[in-house]
Amino acid sequence: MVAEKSADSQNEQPNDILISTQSVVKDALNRLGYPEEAYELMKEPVRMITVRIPVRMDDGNIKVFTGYRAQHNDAVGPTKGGVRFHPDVTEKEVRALSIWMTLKSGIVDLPYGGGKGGIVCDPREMSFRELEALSRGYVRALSQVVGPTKDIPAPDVFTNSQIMAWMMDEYSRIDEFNSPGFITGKPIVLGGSHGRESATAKGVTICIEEACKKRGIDIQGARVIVQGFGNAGSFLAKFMHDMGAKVIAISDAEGALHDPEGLDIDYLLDRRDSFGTVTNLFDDTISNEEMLELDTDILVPAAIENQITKDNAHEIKAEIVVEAANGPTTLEATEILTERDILIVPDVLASSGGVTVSYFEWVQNNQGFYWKEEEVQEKLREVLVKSFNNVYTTSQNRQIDMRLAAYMVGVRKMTEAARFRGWI
Ligand SMILES: NC(=O)C1=CN([C@@H]2O[C@H](COP(=O)(O)OP(=O)(O)OC[C@H]3O[C@@H](n4cnc5c(N)ncnc54)[C@H](O)[C@@H]3O)[C@@H](O)[C@H]2O)C=CC1
Ligand SMILES: O=C(O)CCC(=O)C(=O)O
Repeated sequence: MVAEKSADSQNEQPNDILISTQSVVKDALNRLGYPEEAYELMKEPVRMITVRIPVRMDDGNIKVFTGYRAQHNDAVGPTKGGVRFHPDVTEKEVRALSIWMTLKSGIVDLPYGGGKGGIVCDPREMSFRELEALSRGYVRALSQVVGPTKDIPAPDVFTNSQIMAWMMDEYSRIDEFNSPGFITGKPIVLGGSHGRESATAKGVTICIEEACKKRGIDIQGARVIVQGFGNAGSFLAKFMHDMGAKVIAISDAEGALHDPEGLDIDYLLDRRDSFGTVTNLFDDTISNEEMLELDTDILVPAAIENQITKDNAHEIKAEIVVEAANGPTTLEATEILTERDILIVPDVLASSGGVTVSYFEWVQNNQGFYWKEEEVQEKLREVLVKSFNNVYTTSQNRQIDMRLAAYMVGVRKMTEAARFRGWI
């Protein structure tokens, strides 16, 4: 008799991020000696919500958008994670992204579980008014299940502080209470934190510094490639440039720019649009695929998933790959890069600066007392240096790659919390 496929494997794709996340979670829990029940609880979000959001478009027609919110696990505390607006958003992707948020909060030791949301839309083709209506509609549709002590959204791909402001305003109206702690990544005047906008890139920078120390690379003069020139990628390119590194290539969804002598990052920052696109202003571009294979010391994927796969992993020349994006390297590629002695600093560690400063923002909102930029930066550095070294030491002691080590560190807090609650 032929065995029936499981619900998961029916939809399995070669680079399926949910399946690969589940397999590393399972491995991590096994190595820590947790029972099968822990995996059963961890492998999927405890709550997955699909909403339909009608929006009157500028041409007078109504368009109905699909949105998702995954609440992975609330054993530790409220769920937390960004909302992305992108045409390729899928339910499965949001489920995987919510698991990664639980791992990130575990790694940097925040009192949260993971959450993630997304709306299938292309904000690059929508007006300001349409985007506002969509953002408010998403909050109305979810208002019963989100909130400052339940599930706290934040920015992600193609969402920003303006969208967070509309969402916060909508939630506050429904709640009849000014609720800045409902969402993070807000403008400073609405209770946003200093340092949140650049926090993801700052966390990545700290991870690069620590990884360079381990590999004996001097950042001064080191060659860096950054894929993606949005929130994470553009600040990162700027920080690397200001530290004396040579940013030899950057890219966006349209293509890539390359100059072996180093790009003029300040000029590119000045010219990019609000969606992180700048390469369309130049004739002399290369493709994202070509860029990833260029000779470099440090490669930072800071755009989307599945960029380094088994098909190009053998061609990657970097000595260190630091994942600012969520899920840019497949598991097969992770194995190939590790065999080639390329150090991969995984997404769940490298990109955790964003949620760390989001937590600081939420703490400031709850206490109603706000910190100076230096205080935020100091606390962020302390958290990231400690977390990097915790994961690195685990990987060295157990002779495993940093992704599996990060998962081992990340799953522990949620699993212990679920045990104390009597859930497993
Ligand atoms: N914004 C944040 O606080 C955090 C973001 N991340 C992750 O970082 C990555 C980037 O997010 P953000 O910078 O916030 O988004 P963003 O919307 O600000 O920028 C996205 C960038 O990626 C580029 N891009 C889009 N599709 C692409 C493609 N097919 N090929 C190459 N480039 C492409 C865009 O042109 C843009 O430059 C995502 O994986 C996100 O989940 C992770 C942690 C926190
Ligand atoms: O700032 C946050 O709460 C979450 C950021 C996020 O979505 C991520 O780290 O992927």
